[in-house]
Amino acid sequence: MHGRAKAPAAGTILNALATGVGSAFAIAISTTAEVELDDSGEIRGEIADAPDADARLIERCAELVLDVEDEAFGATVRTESDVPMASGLKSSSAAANATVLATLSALDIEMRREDACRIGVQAARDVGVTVTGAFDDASASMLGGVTVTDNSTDELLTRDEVDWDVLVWTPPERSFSADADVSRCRQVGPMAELVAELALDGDYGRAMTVNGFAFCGALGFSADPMVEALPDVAGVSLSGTGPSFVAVGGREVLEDVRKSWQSLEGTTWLTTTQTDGTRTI
Ligand SMILES: Nc1ncnc2c1ncn2[C@@H]1O[C@H](COP(=O)(O)OP(=O)(O)O)[C@@H](O)[C@H]1O
Ligand SMILES: O=C(O)C1=C[C@@H](OP(=O)(O)O)[C@@H](O)[C@H](O)C1
Repeated sequence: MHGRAKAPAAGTILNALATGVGSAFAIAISTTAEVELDDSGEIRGEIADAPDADARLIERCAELVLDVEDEAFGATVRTESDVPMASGLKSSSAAANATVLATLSALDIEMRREDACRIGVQAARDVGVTVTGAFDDASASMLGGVTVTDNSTDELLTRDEVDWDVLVWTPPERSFSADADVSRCRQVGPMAELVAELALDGDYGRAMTVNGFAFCGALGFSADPMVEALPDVAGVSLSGTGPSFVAVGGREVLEDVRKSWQSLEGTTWLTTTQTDGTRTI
C-alpha cells in the first residue's frame, strides 16, 4: 500500500510567537512525501539529501495516522524537498502535511484537509519542533492561500485566496523555531495585535511589513533588507523566526529588489503564491 502527496511552503504575515494569533501564505515551492506501508510494525523516516536531519516529525505524522487503524502496520516515509530547512519558510509544516496526506492515501482514508492538518500540528508538538503548534503555517500549506489562525485553540479565523508574485531571500544560516527567544517575541505583543487587525481586514501587505519590523527587533535581525525593498513593494517581512525574508508586490518592483538582495549572501528567488494547498499525487 502506497501513497504520495505534495505540500507547499509558506511565508509569514504574522508570527504567532507574540500572542498565539498568526498568519501565513502558501508559496509555490514544495515538499513531496512518499509512504510505503508494510507489516513490520516499525516506522522509518528518510529525508532525501539530508541523511543526518531529524526525521522524527514525519515518523510521528505517519504513526498518528496509522494509530487510526487497528492493524499493526509499519511504514517507510521518504520526503524530498525544495524548501530550505529551518529557514522560516515552513519546511516542517510542508513535510508534516505531505506525510499525513500520503499516509491517509496509502490507507485509502478520506479526511477533511483541515482535520488532516491538525494531525501534523499534533505531531510537531509531540516531537518539539514548534512553539505554538504553528497551525497558521500548517493551515496555509494544507489549504493554500492566506490563513489567519489562533494557534492557542487551533482555530481557523479566515482563509483567503491571493495571487501575488513573491521574492524570497534565504541567507545561508539556519534558525530552528524551537530555539526562538519567545519572551522577546511576547514583548512586541501590541504590534502583533495591530498586525492581526490588519490581516483580518485583508490588508496583508501592510500587516506583514509591520510584522517584519517588530520581529526583526525582537529576534535581533537587521531590518535593512526590508528598508531596501520599501516603499514600492506591497509588503515585506522577516518570515517566521528567520532568517529568510519575503516580499510581495508587482513583478517589476520585485525584480528591482532582487538586484539589491542578490548582493547579500545566500539565495534569492522569485516565486508566486499557491492556492491549491497540499494534494495527493
Ligand atoms: N523535508 C523534511 N522531511 C522531514 N522533516 C523535515 C523536513 N523539513 C523539515 N523537517 C523537520 O522540521 C524541522 C525544522 O522546523 P522549523 O525549525 O520549524 O523550520 P521551518 O521554519 O523551516 O519549518 C526539522 O528539524 C525537521 O524535523
Ligand atoms: O513554532 C511556532 O509556533 C511558530 C514558528 C514560526 O515560524 P517558523 O517555523 O517559520 O520559524 C512562526 O512564524 C509561526 O507563527 C509559529
